[in-house]
Amino acid sequence: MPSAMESSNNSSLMPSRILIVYDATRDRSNREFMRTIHNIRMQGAIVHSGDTITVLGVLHRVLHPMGYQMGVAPENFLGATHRRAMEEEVSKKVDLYVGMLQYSAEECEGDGVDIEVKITAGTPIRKVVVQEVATANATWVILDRHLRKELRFYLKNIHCKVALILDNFSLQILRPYYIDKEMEYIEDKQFYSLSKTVPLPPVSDNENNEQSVSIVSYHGSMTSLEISDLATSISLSSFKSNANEYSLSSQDESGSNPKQDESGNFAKGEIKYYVSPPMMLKHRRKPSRQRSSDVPVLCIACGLKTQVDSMRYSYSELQLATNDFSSDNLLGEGGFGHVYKGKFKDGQLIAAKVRKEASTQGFTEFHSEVFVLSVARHKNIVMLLGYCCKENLNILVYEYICNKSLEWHLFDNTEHVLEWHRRHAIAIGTAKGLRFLHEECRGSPIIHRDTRPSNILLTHDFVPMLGDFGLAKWKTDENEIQTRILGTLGYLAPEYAENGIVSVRTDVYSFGIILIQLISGRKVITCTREGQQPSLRQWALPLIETLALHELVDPRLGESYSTHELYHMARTAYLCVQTNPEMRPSMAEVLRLLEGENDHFHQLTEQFIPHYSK
Ligand SMILES: Nc1ncnc2c1ncn2[C@@H]1O[C@H](COP(=O)(O)OP(=O)(O)OP(=O)(O)O)[C@@H](O)[C@H]1O
Repeated sequence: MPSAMESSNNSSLMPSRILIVYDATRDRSNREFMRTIHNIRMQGAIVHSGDTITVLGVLHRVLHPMGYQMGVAPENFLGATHRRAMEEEVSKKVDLYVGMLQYSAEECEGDGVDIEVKITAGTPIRKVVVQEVATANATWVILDRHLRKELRFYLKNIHCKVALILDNFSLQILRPYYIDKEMEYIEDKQFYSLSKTVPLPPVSDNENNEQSVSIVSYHGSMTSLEISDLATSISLSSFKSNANEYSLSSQDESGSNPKQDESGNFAKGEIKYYVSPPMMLKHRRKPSRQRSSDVPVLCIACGLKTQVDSMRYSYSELQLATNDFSSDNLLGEGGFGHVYKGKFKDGQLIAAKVRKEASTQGFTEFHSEVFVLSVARHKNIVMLLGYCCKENLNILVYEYICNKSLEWHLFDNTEHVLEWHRRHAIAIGTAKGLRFLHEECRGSPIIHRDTRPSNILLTHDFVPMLGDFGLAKWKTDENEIQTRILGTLGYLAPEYAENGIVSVRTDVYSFGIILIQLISGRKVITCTREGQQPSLRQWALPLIETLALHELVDPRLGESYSTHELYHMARTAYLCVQTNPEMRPSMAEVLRLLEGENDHFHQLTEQFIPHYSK
């Protein structure tokens, strides 16, 4: 029966420690660790964000310098050579485990969970385990299958939740609650331990990815020289900063207290333990990454997929992916930087945008932009996968979109005319992306500020993906923002072009211009020998007002368009490009207009008074 302790412990939001306990004298494999930790994560109820998993290996036998195995009973370690042999063996084991746990550490990092390795030399195992569980104040103890012969002892002497790793590395939950009873007294023993946090692969040259080497504990009081020697061989600074020192009185198996004598041998007396409390290991946290093996396909035609992954990339990772930003990989150069195609080791295709103006953009501003964009996840929005900061170089990493831009399909593709049904679907998809940014996404409204055909990328299914958020703004209050005028002529709403006033309605205006382009296949400004033609808007508005839509529509389409859809698109465009921003519909209204919802037409038609009916 669950006890009161269960609920009190479950309701706690404090990070907890999960101990996975192994007999470290046996050989272990990467696969074993990987599968076990994966199963623990999948179990759901055991490990949560902020927790630490400690992989505890209990070493009860080590190799004697003479080549034979010896038990790690204190009496075997009275001489310095013996003791060094044991320390070396423990240290080797720690490094071995750390190496084998790298993959799991990366996986767990996505859940906000750290992995730490602790090897404790001591015997008998069961007493070491019980003592370690108590010291760690663990919430769960997961026992390796080789420890099952002592299950009854563990269940009796450990008060936290207990599970067992089965032969296929799945978990058997033995006790999903705490037991609230007095433990039988088990005397403290003296063990030698060494711990290390499993480091992640380096993520950035400048950013901290501190490796925590945290604990050295020893039986017997060590001289300060010995402690620092031991710590220096690993990391003196982290030893100092992470270790809390506790003095305990302890006894050896015979009930006496060993203490080191002048010759360095152990004698009875005070024992110092250096124990790293759980909270002190919580100093290394990167933005969380999500992983899913079940990611949706982005383009059915070419099977393109995007694995949502790390938010921060190292420069070397991007160098590798883009063949050192080679010119062969250059997708193009926009106003804000060069864009390179790249491929990560796992096959994910990327577009890495190296921003020219990085040096003038503050780190905080860049970061806030990254965070704004990281919440803008929608099927019609190019996904920001991450970023990289190196000195004053800022790089944004987007998913690669496989079938060029709307600009290319509408104006540059001389072989194929973009068909009407595709144009209509692109209008709807883009409107959905903008509606999401303006109204639906977390932290909305986000104002794109540079919506135009070259920033609408397409998949092979002609699904439009709104990209290039270089100018996007997160509108934090209800007021319009006044800002530098950036963006592209021909798409800028008058209030923005003239006074720098940005609101969601400036995006609506740009979208209206795109609608006119989709209908007409014309560029925003056309220069002829005779000079500059009237702007697209100036040309189109009278045609829409007079309902001379056959003159508006792209002649390359011939008769292959839907009059009904053309009418809706033209009407919507007309409303979107109104000079007065108040008169423009919201993106939600735009969608209803495009999809021909009648109610909205009745309300908005009043504003749409064709010239001939005046
Ligand atoms: N995520 C992406 N996937 C595939 N190609 C991309 C991606 N992002 C940009 N590109 C391509 O890289 C090139 C440069 O893009 P970028 O957005 O920098 O330039 P632009 O839109 O032409 O100009 P500006 O930066 O002034 O808006 C374009 O050809 C664009 O289609």
